[in-house]
Amino acid sequence: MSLRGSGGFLWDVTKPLGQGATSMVYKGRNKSTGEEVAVKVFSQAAHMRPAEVQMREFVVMKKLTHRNIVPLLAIEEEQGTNNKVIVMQLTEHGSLYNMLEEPNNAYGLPEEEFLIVFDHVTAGMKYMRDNGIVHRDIKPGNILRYIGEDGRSIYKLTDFGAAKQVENDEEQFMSLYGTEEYLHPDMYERAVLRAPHRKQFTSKVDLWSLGVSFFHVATGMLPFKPYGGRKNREKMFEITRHKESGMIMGVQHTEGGAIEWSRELPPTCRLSVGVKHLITPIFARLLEADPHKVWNFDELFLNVEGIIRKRVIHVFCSHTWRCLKVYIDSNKNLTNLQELIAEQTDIQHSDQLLIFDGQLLKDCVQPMLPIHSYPDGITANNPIFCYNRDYDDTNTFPQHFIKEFPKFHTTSLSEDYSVSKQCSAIACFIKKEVELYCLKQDLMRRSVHMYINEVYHECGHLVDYNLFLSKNCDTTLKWKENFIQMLSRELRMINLLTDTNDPELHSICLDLTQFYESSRQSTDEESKKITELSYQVQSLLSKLQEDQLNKKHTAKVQVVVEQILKIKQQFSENRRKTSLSFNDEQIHKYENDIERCLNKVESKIQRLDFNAGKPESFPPVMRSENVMSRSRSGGGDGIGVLVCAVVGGDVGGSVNVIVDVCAVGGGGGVEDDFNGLFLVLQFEKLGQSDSLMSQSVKPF
Ligand SMILES: Nc1ncnc2c1ncn2[C@@H]1O[C@H](COP(=O)(O)OP(=O)(O)OP(=O)(O)O)[C@@H](O)[C@H]1O
Repeated sequence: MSLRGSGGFLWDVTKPLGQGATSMVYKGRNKSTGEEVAVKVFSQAAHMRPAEVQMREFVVMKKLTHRNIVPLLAIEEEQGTNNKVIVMQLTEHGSLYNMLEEPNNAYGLPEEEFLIVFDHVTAGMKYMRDNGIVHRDIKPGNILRYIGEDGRSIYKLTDFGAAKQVENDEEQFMSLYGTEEYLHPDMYERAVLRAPHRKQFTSKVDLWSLGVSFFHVATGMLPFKPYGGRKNREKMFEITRHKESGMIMGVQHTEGGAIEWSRELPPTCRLSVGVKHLITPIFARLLEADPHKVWNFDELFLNVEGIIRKRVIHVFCSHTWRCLKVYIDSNKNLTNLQELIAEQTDIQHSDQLLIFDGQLLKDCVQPMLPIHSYPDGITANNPIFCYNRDYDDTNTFPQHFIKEFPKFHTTSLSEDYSVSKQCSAIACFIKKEVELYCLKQDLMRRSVHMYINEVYHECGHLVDYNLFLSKNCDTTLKWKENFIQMLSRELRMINLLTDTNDPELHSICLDLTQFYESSRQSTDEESKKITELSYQVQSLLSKLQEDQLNKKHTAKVQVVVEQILKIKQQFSENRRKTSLSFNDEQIHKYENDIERCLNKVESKIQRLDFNAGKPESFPPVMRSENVMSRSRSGGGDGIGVLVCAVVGGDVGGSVNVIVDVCAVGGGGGVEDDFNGLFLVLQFEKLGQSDSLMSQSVKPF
């Protein structure tokens, strides 16, 4: 420990919290209260700056007091040097940059955390703007994470060394600040390319930096990347300056190669479709170099507030096997929710069957009441289940985007570290995919349960109705029988009286007798069908049992991922050494066998066989076409058709079950009700399997 101090504070210079271009930041303590603080000590180069530039950071920090801005505690003089130091609140959880360096966040922060960043950083920016301050060095490294008393993150802006007081958004300035990757193209041109133009800048340069920073936090990557990175400056400028409006990504993958443009977030981004839908237009308007098209601050604040105020409704869509997050204003109602579900699923409002906690959603919420009155219990693990009444046989299972592990070439210790870092990121990504897969598997099972319960419930109604109809039919049949007998007697009488054996009368008599017989038969058959159906439903319900294996798969993947992270940690330490001892080198080589671990992860993924969900890879399912067509033409209270997918199953390879349920409720008249009720249940048991496709299907 090596202590330095000022009048009121002490700090240990052996353990810096962070380092910037102009300073080192250390953990320290208040000498009288013992309170932990962060102390920013400026480098020699920083002291060479003009006095008013050095003072600017102090002046700005003194002025700002906001929950999303790191608070200034004191400005002190270091004993011995008399250099000024800044004493700030300690935010021990690092910067957003540090978070993005963690393998777990290599493809962006989790959605909930991203939205907190979005909210807090914008709130900090709004406060600064209200106080006439431009930051001019917005980047993840200058956004610190503090953990509040409730355990939730609070993000705070820091580093006001480049900040400037302005009168309004349009006030122009010429001084250059910022960090290359996050710089507005005009500033980049002057500061990095040293182009001799005399363009003026406005506070809107912060909007561009904010756009790049948010993109980085959402995806783990920078939006604009020339081949070769930072060094390829001309290309970087070309990408940002000449990109089309609306493009939010431009990457050059090969030397001198074409730029791959995109208006969408990359496929590795783990944010939900719901939130992507909302933030992509914001990125497009922030990453805009044309001053006439870029947003102003008010538009940004309004849009971000609009997103943050929304409520998230979790929905599981069984026929596409997707967990949806529907962002909706809490004053909207069920109809609006269904419209938003339709946008994400292509299941039309009228075809949606929504079930929550085993009940039809419309029965457990007031359809006309606003969303904020909905139960809090709608979560990712307990979502609303959405079924398609008009199942049209076109399953669109989501594709899983998994990068390949890079290979080790062992050219240098730092190269090895870089490869192990990429491998760790991919392994963590796979772990999340496995967790999501297990959640979906569980939801699928529950979805089938609920659907069958619903069908069972409907069947119950229909059975009751059937009984009621049977009774009515019996009465009607008796009437009919009497009527026919009466009619026959009448006919005989007429025959006797007229003494003519009229063939027309004979034929009427016969028709009536046949009608009577066939009516009786069809009633008996339908009653039998309904009884069989009840048995089938009951046997299906008893066979669908909870699978506790999911936890096992996640734990297995977790172990392998931890091994990979440990190796990465070791390689990170090796990288800092100039050379390795003989023993360390042997261990390094052995650890290079990280591929062993990678193979394990890969084989687990193959066993999960994400793409087995694609429609063509499902074994053929038994289907009664006439039932399906009748369901579609059926009447109002039909309960739709569901053909659903994998339920249960050990990834290690015991049993996967495919359930195909087609249930159809009846529509209009008596005949429809009898004939339109059908349930086709099919279980296919697959033996030990790595792939659904590779197995022969044994009928259950
Ligand atoms: N209050 C704090 N608590 C904990 N760590 C901090 C604090 N302030 C700064 N740090 C750490 O120190 C690093 C450098 O701080 P800062 O960005 O203020 O320095 P700088 O020299 O102005 O950097 P830059 O290169 O951005 O100009 C931050 O990225 C962060 O990791």
